[in-house]
Formats: sequence, C-alpha cells, structure tokens
Amino acid sequence: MASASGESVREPGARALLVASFGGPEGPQDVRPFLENVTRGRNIPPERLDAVAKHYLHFGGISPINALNRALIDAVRARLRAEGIDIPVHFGNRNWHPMIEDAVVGLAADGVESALVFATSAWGGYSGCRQYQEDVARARAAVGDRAPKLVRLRQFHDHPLFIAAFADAVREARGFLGAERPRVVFTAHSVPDSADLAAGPPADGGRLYSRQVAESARLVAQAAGIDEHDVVWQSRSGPPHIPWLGPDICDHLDDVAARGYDGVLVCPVGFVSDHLEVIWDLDTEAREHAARLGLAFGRVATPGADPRMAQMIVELIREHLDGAAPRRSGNVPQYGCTRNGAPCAVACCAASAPRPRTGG
Ligand SMILES: CC1=C(CCC(=O)O)c2cc3nc(cc4[nH]c(cc5[nH]c(cc1n2)c(C)c5CCC(=O)O)c(CCC(=O)O)c4C)C(CCC(=O)O)=C3C
Ligand SMILES: [Fe+2]
Repeated sequence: MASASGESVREPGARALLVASFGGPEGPQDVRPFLENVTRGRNIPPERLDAVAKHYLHFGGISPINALNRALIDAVRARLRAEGIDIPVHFGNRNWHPMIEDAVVGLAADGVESALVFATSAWGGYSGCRQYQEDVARARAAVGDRAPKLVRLRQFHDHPLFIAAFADAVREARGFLGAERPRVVFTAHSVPDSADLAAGPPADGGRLYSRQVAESARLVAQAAGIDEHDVVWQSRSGPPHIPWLGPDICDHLDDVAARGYDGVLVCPVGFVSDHLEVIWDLDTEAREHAARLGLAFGRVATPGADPRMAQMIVELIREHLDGAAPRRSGNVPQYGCTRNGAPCAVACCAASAPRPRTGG
C-alpha cells in the first residue's frame, strides 16, 4: 500500500476482527493493578502514579475507555452487517480485561485461523504502534501452537473519514465557543523525545509520531477552514530531567493568553475517544487553567463511535478482503500493517523500546 513498508501484508482470508486497545479500570479495585500493568518495566515516578490513580478515583475508578470501545465495536458490527461482511468482532486490551491474550484464546477456540487486528491508535511510534505489535506477538505466544495468524490493519492518521470526523467536531465546537478571537490548539499524548526521534523505520529519519500528529492537525484544520493552529502535547509522565515532547498544553495556554487571544479551542487529535486523558487532563486541568487566564475554553469531541470511524475500520478491512485501494489524504509515511506482531521494518521504533515486559 502507499508509503507503507515492504513488510506490509494482505490477508484476504481473514475470518474475524480483533479490536485491540489500551484498556482501563472499571472500578476502584482495578485502579492499582491496572496502573501496575501499564507501568511495568517503565521509568514512571511513584508520585506520578499516585496522581494518576487519583484522577481515575475521581471518576469512581472507572475509565470511560472500555465502554467507548464497546460502543465502537457495536458500530463496527452494524457496519459490517450493512455491507454483508460476515466476520465476528472480538475485543482485547493491553492493560486490562478483557485482555488480548484471552481474546486470542477465544479466536482459537472458535477455530479461527486468521484474523485482522484493529488497534485504536492512529499513530506510528513505540506507544502507538510497536507496542501493539508486541501485544499481538505476546498474545499469540500465550496461546501457543493453535494461535491464529494475526494481521494488523495499518495506521490511519490521514484517513479521510478520521479527518472528516474531527473536522466536523472542530466546526461544531467553534460554533459553541463564546470568543471573538479564539486560538485553535491540537493536542496529542506526549512521549519521550528519544522515543519520537526513534519513531518509524530509521530510513525515514525518525519522528514519525510527531510528524503524523502534525499532519493530522494540518488536515483537520484545513478541512474545518481554520487558518492558523498550534500543535502541543499533554499527559507527560516521565521524570522531569528526561525531555518529552512539548510544549505542554497548560504552558501553551499561558502563551495563548499573553498573545491576546480571548479563547481556546482544544482538539485532542491524538486520541480516538474521550477517555481519561481527555476528560481529566483537558476537561478538568486545562479547562481550569484557561479559566484562571480568562480564556474561553472549548474542547472538540473525539470521534468515539461516530459512524465514520466504523466505516473507516470496515474500509481498512476491505483493503485486505477485497484488495480495496487505501484512501489517504496526506503525505507523511504510514506503516503498522504486519503479520503476527512483526515490526513494521528492521529496527522500527527500536531505540525507544524500554526493557521487555516480563508479565501479562
Ligand atoms: C502515544 C500514547 C497514546 C496514544 C496512542 C494510543 O491510544 O495508544 C497513549 C494513550 C493512552 N494512554 C492511556 C493511559 C496511560 N498512559 C500512561 C503512560 C504513557 N502513555 C504514553 C504514550 C501514549 N499513551 C507514554 C509514553 C507513557 C509513559 C509510560 C510508557 O512508556 O508506557 C499511563 C501511566 C500513568 C501516566 O504516567 O499517565 C496511563 C494510565 C490511555 C487510557 C486512558 C484511560 O484509561 O481512559 C490511553 C488511550
Ligand atoms: Fe498513555
């Protein structure tokens, strides 16, 4: 497919779809074990973990992410039915139940020999892509000889339907924002600068993640008729002496206010649904910060279970089943489609990979 690596594959015989995501706690008792799963083998300070646990507990220990993914899966099932594609949709997460290992056990028990995997991250880079490949490989290894072949659908940062869903949401949020001179600001999850530098196949020159985020922001802004915008970062978690992508959204709001804007429209282009990092880091922290600065604050809705997301996923499936041509609206390279958790290219995202995980 266009701009994808030589290792990209097609899987016309796939018989199921596995939706793979991050996972999140579904009650207070889940919060600590969930966070331990997320941060195993990572260099996250304990103070940060305590703070993040509080954010989850503020919402009763329930992350919205699993319910949002279930709604997306329902929309995908409806769309598959409408298009006459008869494949079941399974659900498995990296960090919380239903776990991806259990989902792959389920596929094997159903006699599925080949399945496609949709990961709920649009992006290249270690956290957004390579780690999902590792999840696929780990889940297959846990199931053993009977594990089905698993082929991941490609990255989708510039898919016209993904861009259109965000662009409509920008237009709508702008209509509600009571500001005369608002600044439009796109955000995505920060990652260590070293991880961004190592993101993508080395031959591409690195920074695949931040380049894709900037490209999505540009395409959404263009489609929404926005002349000027910024791209900033949120939710950093590493120790302070390690450089992460910046500026941070709240520091940036200081700047926006100082430059004489009277409002800000924040578009979390880095996330496909309104999960905790959106409802806490933006709707709670950034909103309060904007209020202190006297800035009107509007937050753009993420696609969630928007019918266009389901339609996009079914189009990505058809690239495999029917050989449909990939639809893309940008020029930044895109990868992610590999078999059985293979990396997208030799040494793709390699230098950023932390110590391998030992447990589930
Ligand atoms: C690029 C990226 C995405 C977007 C791509 C994608 O969607 O995959 C993303 C999504 C998400 N991140 C999430 C949650 C967390 N991320 C953490 C930690 C980290 N994220 C990182 C990066 C990303 N993260 C990184 C480099 C770390 C440092 C530790 C490490 O290298 O692994 C931590 C640990 C505590 C903290 O420090 O915040 C938590 C709890 C949730 C679920 C929210 C919910 O429950 O609703 C989602 C969708
Ligand atoms: Fe994260």
